[in-house]
Amino acid sequence: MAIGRSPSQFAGAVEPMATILDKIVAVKREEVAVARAAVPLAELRRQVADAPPARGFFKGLAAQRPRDGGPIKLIAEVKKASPSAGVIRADFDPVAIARAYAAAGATCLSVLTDAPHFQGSLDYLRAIHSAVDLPVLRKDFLIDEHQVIEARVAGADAVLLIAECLSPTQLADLHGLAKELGMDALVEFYEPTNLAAVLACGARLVGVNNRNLHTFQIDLGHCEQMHRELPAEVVFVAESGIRTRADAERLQAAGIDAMLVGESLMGQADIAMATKALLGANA
Ligand SMILES: O=P(O)(O)OC[C@@H](O)[C@@H](O)c1c[nH]c2ccccc12
Repeated sequence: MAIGRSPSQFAGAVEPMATILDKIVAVKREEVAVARAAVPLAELRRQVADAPPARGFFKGLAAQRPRDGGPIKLIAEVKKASPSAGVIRADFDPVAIARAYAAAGATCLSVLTDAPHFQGSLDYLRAIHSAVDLPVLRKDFLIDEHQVIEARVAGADAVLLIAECLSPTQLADLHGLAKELGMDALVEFYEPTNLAAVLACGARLVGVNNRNLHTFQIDLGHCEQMHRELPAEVVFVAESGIRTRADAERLQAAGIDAMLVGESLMGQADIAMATKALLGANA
């Protein structure tokens, strides 16, 4: 229902201080209630045994880090639409896009599974996981254990946990659950005040969003600044608004391990070629 709205419609006449995140989380609570009624937690737990084994999402990103002279890695995102951009790619074949990313040298994939705001689906994740060998992240707004288990059952190798959507206790619990299920977790934050909770949950893979969720403005300087606050052993992902080879080189020079990129690649006619260009691999 919310697809294709302009950002201004999300600015919120009703709750001026609310961000898009608050609105999305309210919808998630309803989704979780429906999903729990359809498949009870105990039944979902039983289905984990039938899931394809998890691939190492963290492992690929932690190998040959820029600080040791390696290249910056790409987590390439399969995303049809977003609240900030509306529909990014009308002609959307998730498996073909994932194959193009893999052929062009992405290290991992991120698949949007949120339907109301991003036109995503868990079915896309299932299809991509069986068609492509790369590790796959479930990109959604996870607030409940049911969604984390559901991710593993669908084949996800990693889940996104957003500090701004969770209390420190929830963050630690869901992080522990992901590990228990054999998955990795990418723990994202935007607000510097959430850094302590991110470190306290035991995250080894941390992402900083460059997109301000109040204004939708991008500032790559934000992740550079937060990167300096994190211990060197944390594998660090710059998220959002990365468009050019120069952006990638700038992040690599800062010692940032990986970049999560969706929109600027999804909008290109030739996704494989654009991905190679971003990775500096065009011969
Ligand atoms: O499409 P972009 O600007 O390249 O950004 C990708 C990714 O960082 C962005 O989709 C994102 C970052 N954090 C999120 C949380 C939920 C949904 C989406 C996101």
